[in-house]
Amino acid sequence: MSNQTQAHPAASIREAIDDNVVIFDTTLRDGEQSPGCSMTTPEKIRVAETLEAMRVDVIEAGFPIASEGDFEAVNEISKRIKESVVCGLARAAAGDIDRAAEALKPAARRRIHTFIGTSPLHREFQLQLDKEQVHQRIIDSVSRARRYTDDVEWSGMDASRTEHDYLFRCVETAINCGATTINIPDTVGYAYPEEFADLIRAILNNVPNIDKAVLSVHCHNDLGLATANSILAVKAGARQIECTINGIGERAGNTALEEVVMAFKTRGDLLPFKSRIVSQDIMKASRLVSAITGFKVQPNKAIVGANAFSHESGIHQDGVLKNAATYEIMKPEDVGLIKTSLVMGKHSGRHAFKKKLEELGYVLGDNALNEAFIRFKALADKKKEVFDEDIVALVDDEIAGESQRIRIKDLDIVCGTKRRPHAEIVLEVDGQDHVASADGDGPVDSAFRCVQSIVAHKAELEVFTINAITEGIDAQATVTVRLAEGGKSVVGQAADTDIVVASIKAYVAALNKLLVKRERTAPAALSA
Ligand SMILES: CC(=O)SCCNC(=O)CCNC(=O)[C@H](O)C(C)(C)COP(=O)(O)OP(=O)(O)OC[C@H]1O[C@@H](n2cnc3c(N)ncnc32)[C@H](O)[C@@H]1OP(=O)(O)O
Ligand SMILES: CC(C)C(=O)C(=O)O
Repeated sequence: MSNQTQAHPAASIREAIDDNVVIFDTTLRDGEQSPGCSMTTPEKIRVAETLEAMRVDVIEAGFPIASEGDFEAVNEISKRIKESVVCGLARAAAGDIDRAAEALKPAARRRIHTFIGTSPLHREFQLQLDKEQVHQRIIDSVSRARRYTDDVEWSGMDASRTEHDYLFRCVETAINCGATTINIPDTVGYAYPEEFADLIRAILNNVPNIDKAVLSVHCHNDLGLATANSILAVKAGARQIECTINGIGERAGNTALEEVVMAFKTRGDLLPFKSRIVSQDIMKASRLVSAITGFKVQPNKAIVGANAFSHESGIHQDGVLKNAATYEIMKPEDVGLIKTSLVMGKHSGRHAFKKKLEELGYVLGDNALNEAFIRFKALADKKKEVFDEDIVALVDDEIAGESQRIRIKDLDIVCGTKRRPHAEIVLEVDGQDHVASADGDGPVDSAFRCVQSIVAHKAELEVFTINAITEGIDAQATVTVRLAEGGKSVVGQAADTDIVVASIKAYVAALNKLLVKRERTAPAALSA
C-alpha cells in the first residue's frame, strides 16, 4: 500500500477559515442518488469542470466501489480537476477505501470520505454491530484512509439521531486516527434548526480535540429544513456545508448550494460568513445539472427557479420598474441572470405593458397604448401566459388595421395514414379568386404550400407555435406564425378549434401584415 501524502487542504482551510465556509458539493455523489439522476462519465466531467470554475472547494465525485462507471468517473475527474479537492466516498470497509484511493490517485488534491452509521437504528438494524464494534470500524477505516492521503473526512451517518455521548466519543476517535474533517449528517432530514445548532455547539464543547478538524454538516430536506439547518449549524460553529446544485439528492434532496451561498451573500448583516463561490455561475450550473439529469427545476424554487426573478403582478412589476429593490432582495446578475423578467399575464398593469412594448421595439401614443392594453387584458383572461409573440401580434393587428388583401374563401384538406396529405385552397387576393392545390409533409405543410404558390414571397417562417386557449379535446387553439423578410418581421395569430384551420388563418394574417409593411416602405404590386 503506497503512502501518498500531500499538502493538506483541510489544514490550510482551517487556518484561513475564520468566517469562510468550505463548500463541499456532492451533486455527483448524493445528488446522483436521486432516483433517475444517474450521469455518464462525460456528463460528470462537465459538471465537475463547471463546479471547479465556480470555485467549489471540494467536489465529491462519486462512490468508487459502487460500480466500474463510478470508479471511472472519479478517476477521470481526478485527472482533470486541479483547483478543487476531489473526494471519493467509502464505507468503513477496507475494499471501499482502497478502491476510493485508487480512483483518486491522479488528483492534485484528494480526499477520502469514509462513513459509518452511528445511531442505534443504524447500528442495530443495518450494520448489526454494537457500539464497540462500530467504534473499532471507525479506528480501522480512518487509519486506513490516512495511509493514502492526509485529507480524510469521517461521517457519522444518522448523527442527528445518535446518542450525544457516543457521538462525541466517535468524533474524538476519528480525529485521533487522522480525520481532518468531521461531518455531522442529518441523514434522514429529521433535525430541527435550533436542535441541530445545539448539537454542533455540543460537539464543539465536548470533543477535546475538535480544534484539529473542520466541522461539517450534511443535511437532507425531508422536512424542507436542509438550508435552515445548515445555516444555523454554521452560526453554531460548523465551517463546511455539504450541498448539491438545485438541491438534488436522496429522497427530498440535500441542502441546495445556491441557497446557502446566496443566503450568506444577501444576509451578511446576520450571517457574516463567506464562501469562495462565483455566484454569477449559479444559473449556468443549475441549467447544466437540470439538462444532464433531466430533473426539471420547479418554477418557484429559490434562486434558480424560472419564477425566482420574474414578476407577473402589476403592482410588483410597477415597483420593480421604479426600483428593483422594492420586490427583489438579490440582483439577478448575481446569480448569472441577465435581467429580471416581466411575465405578462392577467395580473400585469400598464407600466409593465408599456415597458414590454418598448423592449419589443414599439413606442405607442397614450390612446394606442390604452387600446392595446384593453385587448391585452382580454387575451390574458383567456391565456395562462401572454408571450412576446402574442403582444407583437396584438400591436401589429392595430397597425395593419382592416387591411386584408388576402382572404381565405375555401379550404379542403385530406390526410390520414394511407395517403400523403393534400390541400386545395381558394384565396381571394385583391378581389380576385385564385385556386391552388399541393401535397405536403403534413396537412399544415400542404396548405402552406398552396398559399405560397398563390402569394409568392421569400419570407422565412421563423416561428410556428400552437397553444391551447381553452382545455379539453374541443380546445380552442391559437396558432402564432412569424415571418421575416428583408429585416422586417410580422406575426400573425388566429384561433380555431381546428388546428389546421387556425394555422392557415395565422399564416394568411401574417402575410397580410407583410403586405402592409412592404407597401409602407416601397409600394409595390402584389405578385400573385
Ligand atoms: C446516506 C448515504 O447516502 S450512504 C451512501 C448511499 N449510496 C449508495 O448506497 C450508492 C452506492 N451503493 C452501492 O452501489 C451498493 O450499495 C454497494 C456497492 C455500496 C454495496 O453493495 P452490496 O455489497 O450489494 O450491499 P448492499 O447495498 O445490498 O448492502 C449494504 C451493505 O453495506 C453495509 N453498510 C452500509 N453502510 C456501511 C458503512 N458505512 N460501513 C460499512 N458497511 C456498511 C450494510 O450493512 C450492508 O452490509 P451486509 O451486506 O453485510 O448486510
Ligand atoms: C454518507 C453520508 C454523508 C450521507 O450521505 C448521509 O448521511 O446522508
